[in-house]
Amino acid sequence: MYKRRDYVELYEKDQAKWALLRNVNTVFKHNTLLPGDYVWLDLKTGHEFEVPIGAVVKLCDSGQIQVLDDEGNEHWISPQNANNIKPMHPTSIHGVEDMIRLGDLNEAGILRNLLIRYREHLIYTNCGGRTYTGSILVAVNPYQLLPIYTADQIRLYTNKKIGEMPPHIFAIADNCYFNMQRNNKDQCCIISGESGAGKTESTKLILQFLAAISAFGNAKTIRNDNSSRFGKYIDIHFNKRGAIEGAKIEQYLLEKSRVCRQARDERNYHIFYCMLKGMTVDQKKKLGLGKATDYTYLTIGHCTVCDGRDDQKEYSNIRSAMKVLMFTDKENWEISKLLAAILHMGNLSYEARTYDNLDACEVHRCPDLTTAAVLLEVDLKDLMNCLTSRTIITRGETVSTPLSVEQALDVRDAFVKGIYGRLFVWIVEKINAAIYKPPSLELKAVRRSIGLLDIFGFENFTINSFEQLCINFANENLQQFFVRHVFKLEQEEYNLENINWQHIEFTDNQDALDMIAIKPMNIISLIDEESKFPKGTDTTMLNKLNSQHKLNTNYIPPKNTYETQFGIQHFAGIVYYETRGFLEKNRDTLHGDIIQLVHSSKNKFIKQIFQADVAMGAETRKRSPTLSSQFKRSLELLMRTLSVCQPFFVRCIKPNEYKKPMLFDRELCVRQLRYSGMMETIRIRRAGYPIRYTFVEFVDRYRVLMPGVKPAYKQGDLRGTCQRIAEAVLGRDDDWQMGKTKIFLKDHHDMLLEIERDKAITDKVILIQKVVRGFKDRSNFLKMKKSAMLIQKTWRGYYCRKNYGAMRGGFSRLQALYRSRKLFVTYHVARQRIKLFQGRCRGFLDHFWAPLKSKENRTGEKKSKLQQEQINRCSVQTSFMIFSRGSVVSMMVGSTM
Ligand SMILES: Nc1ncnc2c1ncn2[C@@H]1O[C@H](COP(=O)(O)OP(=O)(O)OP(=O)(O)O)[C@@H](O)[C@H]1O
Repeated sequence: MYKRRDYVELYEKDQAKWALLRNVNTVFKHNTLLPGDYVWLDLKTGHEFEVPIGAVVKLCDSGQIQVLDDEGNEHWISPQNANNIKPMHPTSIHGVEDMIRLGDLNEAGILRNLLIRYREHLIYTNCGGRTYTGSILVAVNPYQLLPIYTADQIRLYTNKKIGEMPPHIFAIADNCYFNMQRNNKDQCCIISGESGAGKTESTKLILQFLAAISAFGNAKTIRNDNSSRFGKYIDIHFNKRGAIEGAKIEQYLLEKSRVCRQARDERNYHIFYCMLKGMTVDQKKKLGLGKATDYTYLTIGHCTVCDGRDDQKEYSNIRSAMKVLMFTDKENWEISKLLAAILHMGNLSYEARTYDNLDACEVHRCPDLTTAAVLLEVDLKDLMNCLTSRTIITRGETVSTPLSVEQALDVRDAFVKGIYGRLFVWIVEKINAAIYKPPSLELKAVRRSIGLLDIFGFENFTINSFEQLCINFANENLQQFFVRHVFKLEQEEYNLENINWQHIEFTDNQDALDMIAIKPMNIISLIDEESKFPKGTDTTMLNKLNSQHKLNTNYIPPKNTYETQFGIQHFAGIVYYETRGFLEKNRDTLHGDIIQLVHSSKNKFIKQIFQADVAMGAETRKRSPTLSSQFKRSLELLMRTLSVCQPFFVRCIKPNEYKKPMLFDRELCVRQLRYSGMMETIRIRRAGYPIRYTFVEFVDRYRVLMPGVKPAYKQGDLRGTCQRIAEAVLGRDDDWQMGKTKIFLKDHHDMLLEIERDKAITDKVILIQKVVRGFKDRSNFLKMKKSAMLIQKTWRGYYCRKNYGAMRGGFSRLQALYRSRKLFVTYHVARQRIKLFQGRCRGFLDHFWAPLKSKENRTGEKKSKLQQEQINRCSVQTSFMIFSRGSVVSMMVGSTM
């Protein structure tokens, strides 16, 4: 526990830490306040979306407490109002990356967490980290370009788990991809939020190639300068190796009415303004075009420019994107011709006439009319007739009736919307043809996908029409998908698996959805029915809606019989719909005369985009599905696609209505957080078990953590084994649970298990590497040793042999020398001796023979030869006898001979 002196010291050093400790130790334990404490201040204004605001205590020694709130406003709190302030949990002081870690788990806590992060340009916040039922990321629109989307950032987030790095849209993208590969399951990313909240930007950050399509489908609205006026589901296909193979775009309900009408300060579709700014003078001359202010369709909103948007530059971007998407020059020109024709048609002026007491009208002959006819390649007279009269077939007879000015304007607008709508569909198809690769027929070719859903946000304008009903219906569907995934399925599973679980309440929009489109006699089906009914009008439709739904709590009937609007309590608030024009918009059929006109056209392109209508007979056309039923069907298909994917949710939040950076409108944010069910989401995420594995999956994945555990298919008691592993790694008392077929874990358990698994696998890998490397190195070594020995042996043999020869020669020479030397010495000694002996002998003989000789001499000269020989022999024998031990005898004998 910190003492006051410690605080002072700490305050000097680290104010943030000081505040943190003060809050923990003092406020919570003693309920006293000191300057620097963080508190929640409840202003009690009674506003629907007002929540307590964060504040820091400035002074508190004068009886009153002075606080400075998050907005920079000072407040004095008197002791009577002491209840208006409450201590703030430390986690709310500096904020947390994952909102389930918030100590103050209430709207104020969530809002402040987003606010302080937003001020630090941390626009992304997790909500529940990595979960089984899909990660949720909250993204607050920064309305400025932040340096967080660089290539380096992409690299940083690649191959990282959610929670490992700070929250980011890239983490969602990367985890979508990782999950797709690991679980071999399609993924989807549902990006939701109000108009202008940043859905399209988020989508573009995941996918960059949307530039072309967004020019035809986006426009400036009061909420968003680049509002998508259509919904899209982009499915990116990956091959077995995880490489992008292609993609497909599904579009939903383009807001066609925008082509003819825009609210104040809003624009028509960007493409018109881009075209007028970006085309060359020559091209514009060929199409008879001028500047944006010359066209009625482009000036209804009294706004032809859009701040921060360079239409000229955008036009060249669009052209290059279209080139990439394989639009030919001819096709581009044909598109421009139709767009120009639309603008010219918008400038037509009508004059009221009366023929046979019938309201009629005439189109002024003007250059716009002629140019429109030229561009559409139709006969001028046919065009005029088509725009001012209607052919009716009664009792087999064809009758032409004139149209009043209002009717004629409606016909013209319907034609123009028909052209633009079909053109848009054609462009989407063309893009799909360029980016879509049909799946290979090979059985082995598995293809996985990641879908990105960027659908129009919830809308509530001053006047809402049929389009808003469809848009809000789509949003109800998405909210139900979210609710189902995050709350219903989750809690159902806990019950089914017998998990010890405290039910969490949530707002379910199923009732509203049932009323709009699911239950019999729902609003959409009633509108549809009335649209097909020949005498049906907007009023009869409203009456039917009233009588059918007036008792439904989600339906708000008109206050009196003159009122033409009804309300629906949507999950995001009440929206009142103006019913005038509902049926016409829903029918969305073009009159036979117009189809006939298109059929007569020489312009192949317009014929192509109207192909299906021309091919249909008049009767089939009448029975063709209405807009709402088409929309409902495509939404059902979308929901079916989403339901088989593992979802990720990106909840985009719009911080202010002024499209300004660093401006955080608390009430606006609370409203968005509240209706998106963020509060309950965090609560369920915190209490729940986001990670779950079947026993088989768990044993197979984590048996590596317990030596000796066999694979799941060899286990007799899977549940027991699973429990043993979990107890050993996570501890017996931690908050994980065993269900009937699955084990339920918290996020941190999964993290721990994964880390341990990584470690164990790394150890095993190192062991295998060690053994393999040892084996490899040993065998290499042995081989090298053997080779070295062979080389050594051969070399040594060779060397020794070579040495031996030389040595032998040397030795022989030495021997010879030695021997010769020895013999020489012996010989010399012997010779000396012999010489000595000879000398002696001779001396002796001389001495001995001298008397004999003289006797001989005396006896005569006739001494026989025999006698001489005897004398010699006697001399030799004597020598022999003396030297018979020496080997040199013979030599000596020889030498003496
Ligand atoms: N991450 C971001 N970084 C910078 N600016 C952003 C970001 N997200 C949104 N914005 C800004 O907010 C504007 C509106 O965003 P965006 O068009 O994505 O809204 P939206 O939710 O798709 O709206 P709508 O439903 O009307 O199409 C963008 O034009 C851009 O200026």
